[in-house]
Amino acid sequence: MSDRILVLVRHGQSEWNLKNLFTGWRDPDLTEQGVAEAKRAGALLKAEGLKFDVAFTSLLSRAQRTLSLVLGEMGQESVETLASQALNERDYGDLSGLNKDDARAKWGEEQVHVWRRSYDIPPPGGESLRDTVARTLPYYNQEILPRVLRGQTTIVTAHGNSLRALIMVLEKLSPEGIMKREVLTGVPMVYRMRADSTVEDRRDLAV
Ligand SMILES: O=C(O)[C@@H](CO)OP(=O)(O)O
Repeated sequence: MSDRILVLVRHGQSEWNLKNLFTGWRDPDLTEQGVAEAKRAGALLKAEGLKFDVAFTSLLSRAQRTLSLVLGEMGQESVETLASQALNERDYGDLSGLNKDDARAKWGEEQVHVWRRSYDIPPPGGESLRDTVARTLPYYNQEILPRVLRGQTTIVTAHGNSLRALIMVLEKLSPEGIMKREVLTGVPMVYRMRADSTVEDRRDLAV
């Protein structure tokens, strides 16, 4: 019986994470710390002895660069890689580029929290988590899951909210459950899947 392994990794710290700006579909690069986080993720995955058959990422630089740093660290640069907009960060709409503290001062703590973490209330002009699930889930079902179920060891490098969308589905979390779930930069989440596509277990790799 072959293993069915799916690894999810959020990109390392970006310039805009550091500056505390809403990012969404904007395309800042990794910081030096972000580069170190991505390399550390690669080292942790290498220590697990994982050998990837396929990699998925978004169209945004911070996720793509994280993937190449992870694979570089593992000596697996030539892994087949597929990039899709379906894995992009949740679109933050009119909030993109604004400072999160300035937004709290303007609209209030509560409203900003609702925009950031509610399931179905979108920020102005942007996507809710539900909207994000609606575009990531078909891609997961059509492109990612079949590879995992065929026994291909798979890595996905993406974003806080596009990964929360996948985690919600994988772990069968309720809208309340996913609200409280934060995804840390550069911490690989290793899922072992059953043949029926449910999750057998998850381990987070951290030092
Ligand atoms: O700015 C963003 O795009 C995201 C991820 O960094 O922020 P938040 O934590 O508000 O979901």
